[in-house]
Amino acid sequence: MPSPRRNADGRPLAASASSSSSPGSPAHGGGGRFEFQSLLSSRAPGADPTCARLRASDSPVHRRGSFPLAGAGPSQAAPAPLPEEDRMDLNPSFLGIALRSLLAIDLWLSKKLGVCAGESSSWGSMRPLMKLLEISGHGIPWLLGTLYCLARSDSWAGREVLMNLLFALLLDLLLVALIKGLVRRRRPAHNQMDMFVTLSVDKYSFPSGHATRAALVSRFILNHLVLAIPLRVLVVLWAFIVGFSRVMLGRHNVTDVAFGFFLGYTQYSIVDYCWLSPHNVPVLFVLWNQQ
Ligand SMILES: CC(C)=CCC/C(C)=C/CC/C(C)=C/CC/C(C)=C/COP(=O)(O)O
Repeated sequence: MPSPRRNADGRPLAASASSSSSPGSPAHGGGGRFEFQSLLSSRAPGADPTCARLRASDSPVHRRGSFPLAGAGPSQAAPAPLPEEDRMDLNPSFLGIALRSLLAIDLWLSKKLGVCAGESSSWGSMRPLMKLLEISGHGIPWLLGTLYCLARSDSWAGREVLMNLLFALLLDLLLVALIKGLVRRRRPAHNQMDMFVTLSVDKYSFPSGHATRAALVSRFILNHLVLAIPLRVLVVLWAFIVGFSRVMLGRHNVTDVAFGFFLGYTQYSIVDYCWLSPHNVPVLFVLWNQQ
């Protein structure tokens, strides 16, 4: 015969936690409802979304008035199907697994590369240089610089190029804001939000607006300015360094920047396709001439 369980003094336990929940005991409460409800009430209201769901009036307990597992005989109705969000996907698609793995690698790599995320980070002393790169790819200097050059330009060819650069920058702001607002991916947890002049959607990180702008502007410059080879190499390098600095600063995950480069590159193709000129939008250039 098994000996009774004893406490620290060696005295037998009158009612242990395990025996108190045996069927028929007060804690079990006929069908287990008492124990189930005491479990629920031991949590702070709203502390756990799972609890919240169990407490809800449409939970199996409330609906049928008894704990669904204990004492459920064949006469009792089968448990109601779980809501969609509670079902476990036992057969995730290959695409789902691939995406989740990519996301995990992305988060891990981005955290590892975020070496300038704070002053106390391993490369924290490089932070001022990274912030300088941040300003070099910010929307405000590019917009103001383009407007200034447009106002000073005295050739038609120059104006046409600058008008299209302005259109490209505005299109970029619009598309990035739209995608950020739709995707709503939070910036990495290690990011310090100390960027200068941001829009409300800039609390989101996908895609990186700096990466789109760097790719767009560098492709624009390479196609419309006659530059010596070393300068062309510098322009491409600048774009890549701006993108990489976003991850080092902890502002973005790697996929935000990678997609940003892709988007910026594609945006240039759109701008090139819709190229504004006195031939297709004469009104724009006539208005400008009248000023
Ligand atoms: C001057 C003209 C013609 C129009 C102004 C349009 C406008 C709303 C400009 C806002 C520029 C601005 C504040 C851009 C935000 C740039 C930024 C902080 C992007 C975030 O980059 P990310 O790489 O961190 O995603």
